[in-house]
Amino acid sequence: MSVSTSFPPERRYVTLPARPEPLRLAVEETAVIVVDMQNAYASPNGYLDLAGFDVTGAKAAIVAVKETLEVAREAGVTVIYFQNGWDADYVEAGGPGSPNWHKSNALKTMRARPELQGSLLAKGGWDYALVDELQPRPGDIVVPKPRYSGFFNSQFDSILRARGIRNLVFCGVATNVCVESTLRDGFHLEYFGVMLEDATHQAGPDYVQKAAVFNIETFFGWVSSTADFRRAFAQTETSTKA
Ligand SMILES: NC(=O)N/C=C\C(=O)O
Repeated sequence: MSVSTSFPPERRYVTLPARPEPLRLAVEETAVIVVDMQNAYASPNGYLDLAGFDVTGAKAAIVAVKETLEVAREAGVTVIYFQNGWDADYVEAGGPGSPNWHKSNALKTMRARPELQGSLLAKGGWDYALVDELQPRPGDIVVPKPRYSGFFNSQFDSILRARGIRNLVFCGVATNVCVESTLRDGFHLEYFGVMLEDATHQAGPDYVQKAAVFNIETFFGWVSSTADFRRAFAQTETSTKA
C-alpha cells in the first residue's frame, strides 16, 4: 500500500469576491476559523462587557457567523473554532513574568474586582463557553488557545498542515485583537487569510474595526463578507487544474 500526500486531482474551487481583489480558493484547502465566539466576548455580562467594552455589535456578528457556518458545512469546508482562556487556577494565563498577566483585561478586571476572581475565561465556566447559537457540530474542530494569536501554544498549525489547509476564512471576535493577531501570524506562516467583516466585532471604538480592516486589506490579507461567501459557494467549480 502506498501513502498519498496530495489531494485527489479533481478539486472544487470557488472565487470569493474580496478586497483588494477576488480570491480563488480550493475548497478542500480552505477552513472557516471561528474566533472566540464565547460568552466572554459576545454576551452581556461576559468578560468584555464587564471590562467596559461595548458588545452590542456582537449580536449581528453571531447571526453572520451562523450563516457562514451553514454555507461551510453544506460545502464540506473544515470548521475550526477557537476558544480562548485558561485553566481554573490561571496557570496558563502566566504570572507577573508574562506580558499577558499585565495586559489581559480579563485578569486586570478580576484583580480590580475580586468578587469576579475565578469567573472570567476560566475553562469549565459560563464565560469561557461558546455562545449557545454557535455550538460546534460533529466534525468541527475546537482548538483551545491561551493567547491572542491562535498560532501560539496551540495545535492550530499542526491541524492545518495535516489537512493541507492553506486558506483561512476568519470570523468572530475581536476583529482588532484575536482575529487580526491570528490572521497576521498566518500571513507570516504562508497562509492566505481572509476576513468576513460583517461576521466580526471589535473590542473598542468603531475606528479600531476600520483600522483592522485597513491593515488586513492593505498588508496581511483580504476582506470579504458573509453574503459574498454564500454567493461564491453557490457557484463552485470542479477542475483538474490548480
Ligand atoms: N478574542 C479576543 O479578541 N480577545 C480580546 C481580548 C482579550 O482576550 O482580552
